[in-house]
Amino acid sequence: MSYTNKQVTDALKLVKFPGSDQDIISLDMVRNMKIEGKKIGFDLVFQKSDDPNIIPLKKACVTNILRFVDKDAEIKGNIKVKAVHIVEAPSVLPNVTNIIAVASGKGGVGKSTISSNLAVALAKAGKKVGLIDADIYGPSVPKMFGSEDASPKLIQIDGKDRIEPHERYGVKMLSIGFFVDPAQATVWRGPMASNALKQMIEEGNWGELDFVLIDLPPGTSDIHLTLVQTVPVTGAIVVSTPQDVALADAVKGINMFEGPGVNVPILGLVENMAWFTPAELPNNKYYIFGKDGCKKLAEEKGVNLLGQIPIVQSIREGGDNGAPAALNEDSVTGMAFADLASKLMAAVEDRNQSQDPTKKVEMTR
Ligand SMILES: Nc1ncnc2c1ncn2[C@@H]1O[C@H](COP(=O)(O)OP(=O)(O)OP(=O)(O)O)[C@@H](O)[C@H]1O
Repeated sequence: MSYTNKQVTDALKLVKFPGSDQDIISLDMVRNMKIEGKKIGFDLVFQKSDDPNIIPLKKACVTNILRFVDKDAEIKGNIKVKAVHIVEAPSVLPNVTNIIAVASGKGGVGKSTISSNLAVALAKAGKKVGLIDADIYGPSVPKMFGSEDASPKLIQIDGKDRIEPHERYGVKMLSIGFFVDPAQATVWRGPMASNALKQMIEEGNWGELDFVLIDLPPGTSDIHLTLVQTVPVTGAIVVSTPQDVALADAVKGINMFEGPGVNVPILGLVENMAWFTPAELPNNKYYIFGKDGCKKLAEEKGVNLLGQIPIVQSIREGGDNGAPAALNEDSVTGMAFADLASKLMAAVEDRNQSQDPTKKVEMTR
């Protein structure tokens, strides 16, 4: 026999936060509850790691569970205290209006292709745009912009070293690929990769920008955490193919951004490789990776579908030749990226009007 979630929640509802008439359940301090047989465990989340109420509240939780659920319940040692310390006052990128994370659950779904083309399409729409390639496992932005040989200069501003971003097609960019041999990038794990991202953000001479897009590695990693701890991210875009295995990973990405302690709004999903139309059969659509997978996921999760981009030879060629397809505004693909950019701008505007600015997050345990 196992206790129910309700039994435990009811017992914890009787624990009031000192000095307040609210209980720890209403204050959303109890998370990740796990009940297995007699074993009960959960996270008790505080705003600060030095909150003086940590010990008394932990004790009160144990007492109430033993008293109101079962005196034999195994609760001692199973409450994990966590602290979410939200730091105000963003001091980096003060002149950048919107910081957009571009993420994907699975690798190879076209995240860098979408980031590069979106950056170009936003620039074509008259916006000041920056692009940071933080994809440590495959920094492909330099190749997609034909800028593999660029080596951004170090300049001094007010006595501080600054990295001058490389500029191409109206987009200012920095990539991990500018600083390491792409063939060796995979050895840049953990702290080194996180430091590289921090440096590109904090030391880049970005100036005034309407948007900076940050092309993240696939999956969820320390780099994602570094990002939300370094700057207040306005919102995230999740790129996926319509295939089930890719969608399952996209959900993990959505949950990470929307999760407690991160709270970065999802601006929308982009379905890439949505279908294929052969040149000789222009009216046929072949749904190679399945049909409308992202569209359905967006409906399910209540988030925007920003666009569906088909598999097009010129998109792949543009990536390989260093000239993103979005440069060609009159082509069908150019128009698709222009539409994606305008949907993104609308989603950002909507987000900025309806929600408070994101706060930079510092997580401590
Ligand atoms: N819509 C598309 N049509 C044709 N080719 C595409 C399309 N999207 C991406 N590609 C191609 O698929 C390959 C993978 O794309 P890309 O490098 O953008 O993926 P990614 O998700 O960023 O990968 P990574 O796992 O390295 O982060 C590239 O060769 C790219 O040109």
